[in-house]
Amino acid sequence: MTNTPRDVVELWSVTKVYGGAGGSPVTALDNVTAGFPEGTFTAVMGPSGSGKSTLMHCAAGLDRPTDGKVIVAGTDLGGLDETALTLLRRERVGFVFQAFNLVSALTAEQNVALPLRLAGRRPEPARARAALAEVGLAERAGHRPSELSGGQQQRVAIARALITRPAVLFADEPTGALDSRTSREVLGLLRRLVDEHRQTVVMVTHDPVAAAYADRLLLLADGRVAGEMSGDLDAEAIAARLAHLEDAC
Ligand SMILES: Nc1ncnc2c1ncn2[C@@H]1O[C@H](COP(=O)(O)OP(=O)(O)OP(=O)(O)O)[C@@H](O)[C@H]1O
Repeated sequence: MTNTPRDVVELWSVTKVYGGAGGSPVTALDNVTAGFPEGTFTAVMGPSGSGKSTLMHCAAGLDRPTDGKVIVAGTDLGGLDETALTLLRRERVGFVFQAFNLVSALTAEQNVALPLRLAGRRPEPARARAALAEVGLAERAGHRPSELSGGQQQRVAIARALITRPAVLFADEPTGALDSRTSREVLGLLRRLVDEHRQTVVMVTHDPVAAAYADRLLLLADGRVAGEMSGDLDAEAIAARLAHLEDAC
């Protein structure tokens, strides 16, 4: 019998409708059911406006669906009030964005330790330094963001996202602001976190080369799941599939 990994994030018939009262409503997600298995790397792609960011925001508890159910690490987000949802996001979910969102006045080590301080925990410099070492930046702990390259800043942001040992790491265009060599470094790091630490990663991207680092590709179109690819993902095949979807839109 094969041992199928459990889904760390589950979306059950998730629909998200924006607006309504004033303007005409927009259905950003339309009855989406998807699971993100533990220790896997999923890329989410689709034409502009297909619902990628909305899916990520609903899956991460940053936004609430209009209908359907989101379960993160076994907890149904629909049953949580705002305080409990904030706590779950802080403890169980990590975020990495295109604009690294580091605090410019703080050193790399202080940026990495920030989620622990925000959670009211005692600062643990050794833990922050270990997280920086994990992303290959042990030597840069005392540097401020302006003294680091874009790729290094993104690696600090990844270390910061992982300091709480989240069940899932969401990355929204993490290489959008990086050149191709630095992008490869950051993507290689995400890949290694999945392979060596069984980290679950969900990444929204427009770049087929970035998506090829994932184990699985979830394709969206018009707010619906339009297909999946898995196995040995190839950037050219991904680009072709995406072009086909865009033509159909
Ligand atoms: N706050 C909002 N209010 C109204 N409509 C919204 C809001 N956020 C998103 N939408 C609409 O929902 C749809 C899906 O948007 P979303 O940002 O999820 O798509 P996306 O695939 O991430 O797009 P892109 O690749 O351009 O970033 C779009 O039609 C968008 O205009």
